[in-house]
Amino acid sequence: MKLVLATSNKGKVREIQALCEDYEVIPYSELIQEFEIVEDGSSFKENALIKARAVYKALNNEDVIVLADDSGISVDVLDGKPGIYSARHAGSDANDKDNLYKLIEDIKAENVESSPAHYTAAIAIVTKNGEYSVHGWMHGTALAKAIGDGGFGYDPMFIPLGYDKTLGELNDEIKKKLSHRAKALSLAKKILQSI
Ligand SMILES: O=c1nc[nH]c2c1ncn2[C@H]1C[C@H](O)[C@@H](COP(=O)(O)OP(=O)(O)OP(=O)(O)O)O1
Ligand SMILES: [Mg+2]
Repeated sequence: MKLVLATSNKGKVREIQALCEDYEVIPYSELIQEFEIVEDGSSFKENALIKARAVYKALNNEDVIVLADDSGISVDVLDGKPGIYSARHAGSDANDKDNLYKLIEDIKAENVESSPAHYTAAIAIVTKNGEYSVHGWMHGTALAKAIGDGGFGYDPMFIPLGYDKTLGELNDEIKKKLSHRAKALSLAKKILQSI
């Protein structure tokens, strides 16, 4: 089965391809010109659906199956921020490093070295026969420092529950077993098997 990913994030593409070995997973940019999708929903689920619908419509081929991921990190000491705004935490043009170091500064400003935190992923699937959405979570600790350069995004500051190293230091196989994205995708695969 061919799945078209409605994402411009290369880290997500890499992880979703590694988690969906039985599928042919291609980013939509291999089929059409990338375009800006305004993520103005009020939840991870709404934003995942917005992205999947936008790409489904732009592809103009009713037989495609489009999958989108909307995700982010929520830090307890920051009352759950940045949450759905994780990609724009350091501003609308921010890159991963800007966002990472802004979040580190925000945690430091609370006069703590770390805080409980979790990642959320909403996966949306859009097909000619309907729309579906599922979620997954990964709990752990957000540190006020970055260690390692594995993963992407906020991974160098995140220690998953039960470990003592960040996702920047741990190998990809561990994240593949534990991640919010892996958990949501395992539910998404059940939906894909039934459509
Ligand atoms: O496993 C993860 N490891 C580290 N960081 C992560 C992860 N999962 C989400 N994140 C961060 C990256 C970005 O700051 C935001 C997602 O924002 P989000 O809008 O869903 O993705 P995006 O704009 O990078 O790509 P796109 O919208 O094209 O899928 O959360
Ligand atoms: Mg985005």
